[in-house]
Amino acid sequence: MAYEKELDAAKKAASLAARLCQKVQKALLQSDVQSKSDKSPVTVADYGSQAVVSLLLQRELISEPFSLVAEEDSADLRKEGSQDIIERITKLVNDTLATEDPLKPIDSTLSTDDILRAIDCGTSEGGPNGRHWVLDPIDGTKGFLRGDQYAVALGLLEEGKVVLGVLACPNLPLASIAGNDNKNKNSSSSEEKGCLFYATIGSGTYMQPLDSRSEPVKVHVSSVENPEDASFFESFEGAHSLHDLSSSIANKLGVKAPPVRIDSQAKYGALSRGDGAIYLRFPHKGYREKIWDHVAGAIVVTGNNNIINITIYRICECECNIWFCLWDAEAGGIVTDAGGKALDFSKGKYLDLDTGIIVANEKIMPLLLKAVRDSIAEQENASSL
Ligand SMILES: Nc1ncnc2c1ncn2[C@@H]1O[C@H](COP(=O)(O)O)[C@@H](OP(=O)(O)O)[C@H]1O
Ligand SMILES: [Mg+2]
Ligand SMILES: [Mg+2]
Ligand SMILES: [Mg+2]
Repeated sequence: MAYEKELDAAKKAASLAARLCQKVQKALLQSDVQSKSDKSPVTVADYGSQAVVSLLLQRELISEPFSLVAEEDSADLRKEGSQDIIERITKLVNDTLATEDPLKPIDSTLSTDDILRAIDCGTSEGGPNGRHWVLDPIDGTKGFLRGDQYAVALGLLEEGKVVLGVLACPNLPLASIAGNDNKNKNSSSSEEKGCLFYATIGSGTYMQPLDSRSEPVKVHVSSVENPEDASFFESFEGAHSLHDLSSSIANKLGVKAPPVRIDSQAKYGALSRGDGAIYLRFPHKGYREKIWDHVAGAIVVTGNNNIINITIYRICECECNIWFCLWDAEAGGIVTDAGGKALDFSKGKYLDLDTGIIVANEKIMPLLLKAVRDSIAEQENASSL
């Protein structure tokens, strides 16, 4: 299998980083004294997770050049007054790495400088040439703080295309979340939780328990053809996506189920196993999407059809405005911007998008594109009045 060595390293790195995050989230939720506005737990977990992934990938893929585009950098940690927080991160990273293989003797304890350097390995700019790892050490920081969904999201770009993705979702139930109410989807409950999703180009998407207690299973997106039977996912945070616009699109499609609002790229993971059929993400004007918020999720949900070329033909210029879409896709989901264009991860840290990001299976996508176009046009007309 292509990228086998890289996938093993990525799964190990994301799982270990997730273990670090789980430890911090548990302490955070148990602490009565933690004030809601205190962001330090998430800060410690964010940096700690980034350091673990950076160190693990470099150690496991020692003979390869290493480039990492990651969300965090150490600038704030190097400011005066941050010594205490760096020491907390360093201890957490050392403790986490020591759990990797309890029988293996620990070579040496990492210093605060080692940790800062590991974090700063993530300052690559990415781009269209060569290989770049892409990391969101905690995606869904707001969910993490609430005790809800979050993900460690790690992907690999080769010549600007996503070739591998791993999503560790510590709070996502192993069983489908379809049909539960929104509260259950986001909050902790007693059911078994912790999913690791992964995909490499041409090999499909798999899911296994985060603690590896059972074998991976191949997953598929929903095969629902009638949008009336589909349910759609969107951000929990209204500030991250226009819920009104999603609701207008869902109405046009005839979707009956209420929106499923969850944090982070756990949405892509849940969609990849068919828990829902549509993902709608429409940031407020001016927001620029970052590649680490979508690289891993995009390949996980597209599975074995990562190379998607979509041609949209307008076959009728009259009022009925029928569009015909043709994609070069085998199976799995389709991820595009609001105009139907495949996401381009080759432009550096940012995605250059038309309005938003949408995901659906190939049966629903043509209808979805039309509903998106019509809803956006209506919204523009209303605001110009
Ligand atoms: N105003 C905004 N609009 C859209 N996305 C935003 C946003 N502010 C932050 N985000 C991004 O939304 C991500 C979370 O996605 P979701 O809404 O699906 O949970 C955040 O990732 P981080 O939590 O890693 O910072 C952040 O990058
Ligand atoms: Mg993120
Ligand atoms: Mg993040
Ligand atoms: Mg962030």
